[in-house]
Amino acid sequence: MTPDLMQAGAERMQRFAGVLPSGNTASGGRAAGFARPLVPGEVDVTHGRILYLEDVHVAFDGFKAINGLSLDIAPGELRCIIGPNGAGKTTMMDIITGKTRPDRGTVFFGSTIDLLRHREAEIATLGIGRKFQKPTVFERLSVYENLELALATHKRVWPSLRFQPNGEQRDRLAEVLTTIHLVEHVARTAGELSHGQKQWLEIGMLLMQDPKLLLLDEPVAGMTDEETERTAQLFLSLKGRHSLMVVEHDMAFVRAIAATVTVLCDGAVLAEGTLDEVQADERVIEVYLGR
Ligand SMILES: Nc1ncnc2c1ncn2[C@@H]1O[C@H](COP(=O)(O)OP(=O)(O)OP(=O)(O)O)[C@@H](O)[C@H]1O
Repeated sequence: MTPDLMQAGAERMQRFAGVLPSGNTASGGRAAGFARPLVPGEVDVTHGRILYLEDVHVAFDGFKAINGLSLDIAPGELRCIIGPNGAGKTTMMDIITGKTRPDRGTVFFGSTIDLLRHREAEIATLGIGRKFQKPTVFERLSVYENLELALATHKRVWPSLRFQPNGEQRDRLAEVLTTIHLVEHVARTAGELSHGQKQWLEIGMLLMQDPKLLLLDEPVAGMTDEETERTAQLFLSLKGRHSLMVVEHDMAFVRAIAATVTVLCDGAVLAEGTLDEVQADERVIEVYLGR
């Protein structure tokens, strides 16, 4: 990251210093990023940010979908993004993952990786995993085979179905199965799972690729209350080791998981803080929560 970028980010952090909750660091957030030794292949988070967006703009046929968006996420942080329909949440994720090119702005992964210089397929291999709203698991394969396939695809083994995980990879698979609460369902085909279990399996498939940053779009939509609660536990168990950006409309779920909530509106950040803080913000009530 250039000194200019660092300066701009530092200034923005200062601006939010009054509203950022202390939980931001307690969650393994900003403080955890500083002074972390850099291992080859790891993302450089020595400046305390895993993701950094500065003054990003995108227009579709003249319509400004993203309009001066600036945002940063700390290593290990779990950030919730809320906002009305059309606020630009999906477009923001499309920009981070290289699906949409901004007209201008800065998008960095860690301090050194300029995401705008990478194609979508490359970004996936850099350590950014994305989960869309609908689960896209392989229905006819077992839970185990789905996870195995995710690993094989990541390792670019071809043909993937002939891939045999080594001991370390089998351990990782077992660990992920426990994390996503599917140990007892390992031999079932994905098609037999409930909606919530399919969502967990897809998250597990992303975890097999050990992403540094996970982008999750409305992960609890369509889940039962019990599944939603278990998903909250799952996400809380992931933060610290992974950074998570979760777009969600379910406020009870947001309350359960997020230390910091960012409210997007008209393609820019309208407010940022704890859920209580943003819920008390008159502008947020007017455009989103009060309706
Ligand atoms: N490819 C596109 N072409 C034209 N307009 C687009 C395109 N993608 C998004 N938009 C518009 O940009 C705005 C932001 O859309 P986006 O899907 O990012 O919002 P969102 O916050 O994710 O909304 P929702 O909560 O409904 O999913 C919307 O007005 C949308 O119609």
